[in-house]
Amino acid sequence: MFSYCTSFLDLIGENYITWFGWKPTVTMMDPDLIKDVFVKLNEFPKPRTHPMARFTATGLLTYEGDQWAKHRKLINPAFHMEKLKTMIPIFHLSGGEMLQKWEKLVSSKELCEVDVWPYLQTLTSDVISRTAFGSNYEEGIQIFDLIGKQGVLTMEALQSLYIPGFRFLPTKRNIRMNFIDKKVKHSIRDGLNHLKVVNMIFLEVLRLYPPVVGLARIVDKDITLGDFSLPTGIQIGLPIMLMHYDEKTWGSDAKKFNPDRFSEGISKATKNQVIYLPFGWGPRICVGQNFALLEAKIALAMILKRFSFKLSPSYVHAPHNVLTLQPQYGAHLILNKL
Ligand code: HEM
Repeated sequence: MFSYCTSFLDLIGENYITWFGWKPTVTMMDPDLIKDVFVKLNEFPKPRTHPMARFTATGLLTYEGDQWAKHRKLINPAFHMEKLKTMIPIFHLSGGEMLQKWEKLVSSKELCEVDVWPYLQTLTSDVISRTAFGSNYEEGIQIFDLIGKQGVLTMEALQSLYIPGFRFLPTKRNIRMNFIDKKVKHSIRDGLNHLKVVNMIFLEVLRLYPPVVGLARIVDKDITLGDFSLPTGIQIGLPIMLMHYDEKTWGSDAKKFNPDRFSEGISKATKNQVIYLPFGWGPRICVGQNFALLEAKIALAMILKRFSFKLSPSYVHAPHNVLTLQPQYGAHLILNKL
């Protein structure tokens, strides 16, 4: 059932046993078993590798058992889409600061080569620190200002005599409230829900270059998964990246960049199997996935408004895994200010 291996790549498509971090590890790629692994096993090996791990020495990522369940319950509401939409001004502010720096670099010339990788990393940490700790909260955040004004008008309306249907009359206050409501909704919706193709592109990028290339679980009590009887202490490896390149699932163009495969959503592209895992799956699925995708959409929309760009000839395609998957020699673009 298991094949003992020395070569990783020979074993694509099989469940196999190997050694990882000096622990016996069963690596699984069978979608039915993987579902079971995610549901039945919650304990991670340490240390954790995650794009956000540098911000959280301890926290949800590192908790287990009851402590994890308690914190996950507490944190979930903070990541609901409605809540995330209120963070858009912060994403916007941080994106604007990044673009100002790019504009300074490009100002003297028409075309300019920039390694955007460090800027994108700073953007991520900036957004996290602003959303998590509220620094610079007051600066130029027009939407918060509008929401504040709307709050005052709402309070005024609540304090006045209630007359059924009054809110539909074109009074000065009602007109103002409707105007603000439309403006806030319009800004928040910033066309982001309609960026279907951009979404398909992000999904495809995360398939080919998942920042977390593999996940693992520890068997904390003897367990049977499918035909496997696994003893306590063994580690289960889930090679996300290999699964994302598996031709059995993705077809003969598995190695090609083809966002169209996601044109009808993830379930259609995966035929409802648990094989697309950039954000994990099951109870410990990434709590920040909507946050990350929204931030990326806003950043890209802002960049495209101010710059056109193409890949620089000096870019070397060398994705490498240093805890997370990264471009080894940076991401060099030729920027052109619009
Ligand atoms: C492209 C960006 C991101 C990727 C690819 C990613 C990927 C993942 C993956 C694969 C897991 C599951 C780990 C496992 O099952 O072992 C995870 C969990 C987690 N992610 Fe993300 N993540 C991203 C962004 C974020 C952001 C922006 C945040 C927070 C703002 C975040 C917070 C978390 C937390 C707290 C967990 C642990 C959830 C739990 O244990 O219940 N992630 N992430």
